[in-house]
Amino acid sequence: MASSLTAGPRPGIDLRAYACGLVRAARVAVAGPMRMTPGDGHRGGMIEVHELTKRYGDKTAVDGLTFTVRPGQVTGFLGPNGAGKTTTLRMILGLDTPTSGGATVGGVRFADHSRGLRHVGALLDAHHVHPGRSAEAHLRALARSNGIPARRVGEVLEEVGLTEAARRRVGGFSLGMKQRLGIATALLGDPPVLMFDEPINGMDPEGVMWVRRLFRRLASEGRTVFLSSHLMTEMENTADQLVVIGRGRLVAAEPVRDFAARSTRRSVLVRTPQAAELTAVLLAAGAEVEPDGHAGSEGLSVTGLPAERIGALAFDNRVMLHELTTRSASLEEAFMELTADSVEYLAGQSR
Ligand SMILES: Nc1ncnc2c1ncn2[C@@H]1O[C@H](COP(=O)(O)OP(=O)(O)OP(=O)(O)O)[C@@H](O)[C@H]1O
Repeated sequence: MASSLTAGPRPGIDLRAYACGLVRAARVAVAGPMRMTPGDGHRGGMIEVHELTKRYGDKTAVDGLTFTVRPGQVTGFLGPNGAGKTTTLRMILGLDTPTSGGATVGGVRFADHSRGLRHVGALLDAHHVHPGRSAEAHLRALARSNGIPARRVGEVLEEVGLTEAARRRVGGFSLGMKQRLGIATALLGDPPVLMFDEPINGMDPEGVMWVRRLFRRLASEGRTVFLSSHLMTEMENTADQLVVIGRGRLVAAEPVRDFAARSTRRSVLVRTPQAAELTAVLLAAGAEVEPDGHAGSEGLSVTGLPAERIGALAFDNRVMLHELTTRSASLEEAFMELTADSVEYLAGQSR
């Protein structure tokens, strides 16, 4: 593991695209189909982040992060606003220099890939496309300057559903369409590693379904798919693995189901036509009881007592029950709970 990444442009990066502001961080792979054998594919696509740290003055944006992102899976990169996700992605891509630590893609620092653009496609900011250009012209320029065959432009436009809008100026695109164009840009070079920063932002429900299917397919082709979000719900149905950070620090790196299971909060949903009576009994037994809005006027959400004990107390007190269900916290709740101490801004107040 190299200890640091150096700043500045890398060999193989389209400097004109950078200079013109055509892309901020969408580094696309050079032409040719992805070549992945079972052996080198897994090596080629692994993202390894080691003790990665970034300080801006006395502000530590990323704090000793170590994690691995594997090929063949969708990995969600989750954290509240300001947690350090974008900064981390930028350091993996060599766009920012770490204060210490480092990151490699396929065992090599991104900067040291002799043909770096062949390896990683990334979308960091969908707005960074020249508004006066058409989607097609934008992609053509990138394809030309990166030695990618022109036919890829039509292929990726079709892939993201922008064929009809290909000749329209990007300035008139909705955010969802810009996201699609950013995804097309990342796919242009058919890279084995894909990184997206908040790709679902601004997409309508149909777009969200589409992008989920796309990410899953890209992962099933053996690619590494790493996407950031500040919303757990976005990852719940998309990701296999999670890397969760808060205030620049690692909170969890594990399969989605393990993350959900780690949540300590369990509650019991009780439905009873004698809600007031049962509430008094449960409070006296030391439970916490709240009305459960989703279960109507009969619904109570009880924490602090197991379902068996609640059932026994109801029986002893001649309270009729219509439902008694143990519930694990939702993934969103698990996420909120685990990152509660690391949220940078609460109700607009800096902590
Ligand atoms: N260039 C910079 N100079 C100073 N502080 C910065 C800079 N870039 C990021 N930061 C700070 O570093 C922290 C992490 O920011 P970052 O954008 O990486 O978070 P994020 O998890 O991507 O947040 P969001 O979900 O809101 O995009 C924030 O407190 C941010 O204000």
